[in-house]
Amino acid sequence: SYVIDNQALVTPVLSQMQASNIATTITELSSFTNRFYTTTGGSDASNWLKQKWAGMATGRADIAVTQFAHTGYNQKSVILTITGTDNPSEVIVLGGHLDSTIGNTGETSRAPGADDDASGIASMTEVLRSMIANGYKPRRTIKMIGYAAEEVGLRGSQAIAQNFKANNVNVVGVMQLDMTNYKGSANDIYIYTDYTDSAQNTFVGNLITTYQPTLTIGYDKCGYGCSDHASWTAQGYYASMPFEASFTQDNPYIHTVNDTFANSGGQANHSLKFARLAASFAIELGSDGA
Ligand SMILES: N[C@H](Cc1ccc(I)cc1)C(=O)NO
Ligand SMILES: [Zn+2]
Ligand SMILES: [Zn+2]
Repeated sequence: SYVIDNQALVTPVLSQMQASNIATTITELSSFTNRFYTTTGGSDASNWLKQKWAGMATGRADIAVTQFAHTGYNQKSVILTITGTDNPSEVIVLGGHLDSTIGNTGETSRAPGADDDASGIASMTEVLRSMIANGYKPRRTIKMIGYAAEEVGLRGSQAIAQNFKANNVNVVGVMQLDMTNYKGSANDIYIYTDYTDSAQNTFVGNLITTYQPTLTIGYDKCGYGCSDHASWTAQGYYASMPFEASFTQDNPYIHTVNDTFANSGGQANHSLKFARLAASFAIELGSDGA
């Protein structure tokens, strides 16, 4: 339910999360020449993330990391699963996309994609690290997904959301993290209201006011399916997308060689807000029994 009643489990995980760890992951991911869905870098980045997450999960028998192969291109999506203790059939999804682009992206094209979307992957990774450090075990299942091929039409998330629907996976909530580190606007977190679920968006706002009360909230619309949340909504699942800025003030460097960590401020303080929001979302929902 959307009742916020797991403070004892959420607060310690949030307090341990650090911007410096998010910065490290953004730097690592944006150091691949590019992460385009058809290049060597795109495949290498997928394999790198699988190994990173698997290494972090060492010793946790309830955590598995797999790759989801897509037809027509080599880049695989990465799926980390924390199997729930006593309510595992109900699933929470945190997502971000692995790929990067500068438009027509070839093998040697430089597409760092630091904000779009290394920042989202890095935010999720810090959620994982802190959950493990705190020995947090969810009752429901939590999945963290690095989608392939978002930039070319939400293709990775579309395939995964369709697969989950076809297999009747009971996903109770999805949060998309795409572009979390460029503070382009006055408010801290912008909740996007199109191609998302309004009741879940209200819950997301309440999570921010409860766990990060100093942050301010804005609302906006993309006007189209602007990231992977739209793939889940299309399948009838509840999705939300908290975003870095208002629609007209998003990171102007995206999809260029200049989407660098330095051009996002050289620190990950903005991303930390989204990482903490994602952690509170996953733990509040993940700690509910059947
Ligand atoms: N289309 C999105 C970028 C994007 C998403 C939301 C907003 I507001 C502005 C821009 C993209 O490139 N995702 O990878
Ligand atoms: Zn993009
Ligand atoms: Zn993106």
